[in-house]
Amino acid sequence: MRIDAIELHRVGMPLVRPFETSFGVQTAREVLLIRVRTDAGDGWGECVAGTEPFYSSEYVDGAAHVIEHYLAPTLLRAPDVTAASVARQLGYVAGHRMAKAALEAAVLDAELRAVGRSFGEYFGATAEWVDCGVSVGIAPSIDELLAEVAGYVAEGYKRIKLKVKPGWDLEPVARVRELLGPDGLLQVDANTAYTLADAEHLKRLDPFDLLLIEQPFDEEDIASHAALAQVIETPVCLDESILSAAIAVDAIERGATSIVNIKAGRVGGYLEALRVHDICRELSVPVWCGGMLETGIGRAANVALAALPGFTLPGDTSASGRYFADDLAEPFVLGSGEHAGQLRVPTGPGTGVEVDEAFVAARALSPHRTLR
Ligand SMILES: O=C(O)CCC(=O)N[C@@H](C(=O)O)c1ccccc1
Repeated sequence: MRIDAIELHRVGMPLVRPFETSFGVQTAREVLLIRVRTDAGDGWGECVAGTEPFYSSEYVDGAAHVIEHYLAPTLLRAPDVTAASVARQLGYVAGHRMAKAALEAAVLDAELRAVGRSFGEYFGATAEWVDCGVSVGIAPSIDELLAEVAGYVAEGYKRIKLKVKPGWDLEPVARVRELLGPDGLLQVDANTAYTLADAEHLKRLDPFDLLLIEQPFDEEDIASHAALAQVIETPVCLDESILSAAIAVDAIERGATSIVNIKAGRVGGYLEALRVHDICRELSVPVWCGGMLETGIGRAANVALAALPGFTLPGDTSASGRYFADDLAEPFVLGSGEHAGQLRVPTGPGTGVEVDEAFVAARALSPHRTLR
C-alpha cells in the first residue's frame, strides 16, 4: 500500500474511577490515536503509551514526537508499506515500541479492511469468545476494595487482578481471597515495586493460591525474578520485562517467568505479539493478554489476540465500561448466560470496530496533526 497521510489525534478519556498502581494514580487517559490514509483505504491504531513515562520510558508526547519526526516520514516516503514491512522499515529507530506498534496496527487495520479480513482471522484466532479478567487498582480502604471486587464478581469477570505494593499486599489479598472463596481466580501485579530483599515477604502470598505474581522487580532485573521463582510457590509472570519474543525466550530459559503477559504495544506490535505467543506455546508457557486502558480500537485488537490458543488464562480484556463511561466505538460488553464473563471476538474487517469520528473530534485535546 501507499500511505498518503498519517493523522495524529490526541483524545482525552476520563476514567470512571481513579486507577491506582504502584507507580501512580490515573484519572483519565490521554490517548494518541493514529489514522493512516492509504491508496487501499484508512486504518486506525492506538498508542498505549501513558501520559507519563512511569510504566515504561515511553510517554504520549514522546511517542507523538518520534512519530512526527522519524517514523511517519519514513512510511510516507516508502513506495510500499504493509503491516509485515513496518517493523523492518522503522528498525533504524531504536526502541519506541509503543509508537511503532500504533503505526503497525493502523497499517494492519487498513490492509485487512481493504480485503475484508478481521484481525482475529488474520491472527489465527481459534475462539469466538474470550474469558475476561479485570484489573483492580490500589483502593483508599479495604472496604472500598472489597466493594469494587464484589461488583466485578457480580458482573461475571473470570479473574481478579489486584495491584499491590509494599504496605498494600498481604491484607488486601487475604480479604479478597476470603471474598472469592478458594476457587476464585486471583493474581497480583506489583509493577516492579519490590526487590529481591522482599522475597521472604512475598513468600507469605503463597498460602493464597494465586495464579501468579506479576513483575515484582525492576524490568531489567531478570536474574532476581529467577531467584525469586526458586523460593516462592506462586508462579512468577513478567510484563514490563518482556519487550520481544527473544527476551521472552531468555527470561523463560533463565527461569524468571513461567507465565507471560503479552501486550502488543509493549513488544512493538501485534506481529511481534504473535511471535511471543508462538514461542511461548512451543515452550509450553501459558500467556494472557495484558491491558493498557485501551479505547475500543486497542480493545478490539486485544480481544482478537486473546482468542489465540496459547492464551489459556483470562486477560485484562475487560468490558469498555470498566474504564470509560463513553468510548469512541461501540462499547465491549460482557456476554451473559454461557458467555458470562466473556467478550465476543470482533468479526468485521480489520479491528471490526467503527471509530466515531465526532466523538474523537469532541474529545480532542488539541487539533489533530496531518502528516503527508
Ligand atoms: O485492563 C486494563 O486495560 C488495565 C490493566 C492493567 O492493570 N494495566 C496496567 C499494567 O500494569 O498492566 C497498566 C495500566 C496503565 C498503564 C500501564 C500499565
